[in-house]
Amino acid sequence: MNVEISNLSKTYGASKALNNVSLLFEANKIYGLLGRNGAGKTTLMQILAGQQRQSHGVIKVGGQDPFENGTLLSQISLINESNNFKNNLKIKDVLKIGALFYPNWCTETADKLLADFELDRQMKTKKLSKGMASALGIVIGLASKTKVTIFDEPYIGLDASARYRFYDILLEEYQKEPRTIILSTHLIDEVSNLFEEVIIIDEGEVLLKQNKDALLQLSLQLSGPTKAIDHYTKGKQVIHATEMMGNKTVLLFNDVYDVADLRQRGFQVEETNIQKLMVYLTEKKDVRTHD
Ligand SMILES: Nc1ncnc2c1ncn2[C@@H]1O[C@H](COP(=O)(O)OP(=O)(O)OP(=O)(O)O)[C@@H](O)[C@H]1O
Repeated sequence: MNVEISNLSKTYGASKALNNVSLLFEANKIYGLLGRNGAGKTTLMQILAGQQRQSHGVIKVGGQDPFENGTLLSQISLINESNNFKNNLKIKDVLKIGALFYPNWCTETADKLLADFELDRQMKTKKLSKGMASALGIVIGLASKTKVTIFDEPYIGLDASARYRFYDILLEEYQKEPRTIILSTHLIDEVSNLFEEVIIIDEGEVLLKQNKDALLQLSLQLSGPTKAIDHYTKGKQVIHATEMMGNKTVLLFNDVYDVADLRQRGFQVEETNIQKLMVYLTEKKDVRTHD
């Protein structure tokens, strides 16, 4: 299911959480939605999942507006850190509700994931630890088999091994049954190998939307004698630089690089990663890249 967003804005009183955002999420791809604290990611995901109304602009999920659209909302799930299961229900009751709400609910998947996360279906949800509540949220998000599945930092409280289990399971489920997955995270290094597409939101605006591999090709880390580096990088886009004892390391962006030539010139060349790009690009404001 495609998600098309055109000129979307959201204001809270005088503050603008989203400003004129236009984006296309294509069906059956995994998107990494990244940005600093307060960038507007959660607001965007909530509007996408029909939990909030935009102030301006248009959002179409599979061609329809999700807000107060019950039929469509049974095809969209948003799992976030504040999954609130603090009530008298048992895990098995929560799963029954999921099965009633989501038409594509898969009991087999739910049972398998419960076992993977070592959750006891008889357990009362108010007794769940933070990590267990996150795991239950993940079970619901994946067993719902919704066409659009959104995870807004779903792993709060999950230890490293449970988080890696989540990443493996997510990929396995996606490969078995592709769907549009939007994953927002601050643990970019851990998750970025799952992304096909990367979107960076900065101060309520789309800073960048790119295929992940293409994005990595656009960037390179280069080290060498300061003079030589300064000479080579003249006129190029340097998004980060550090200098120590006559040597400089720079992160270059938005260019095509001849790695063999750079090595021949005596520079040390290293690949970069999505986390560094997110951090340094959101420090600078002169980049707008759209594919
Ligand atoms: N209910 C609200 N009332 C007022 N302002 C809000 C509300 N929700 C969000 N905001 C503001 O909107 C902006 C975007 O917030 P949002 O939660 O969407 O960011 P985020 O990218 O998800 O941040 P984080 O990574 O910290 O979760 C922030 O300035 C925030 O203070």
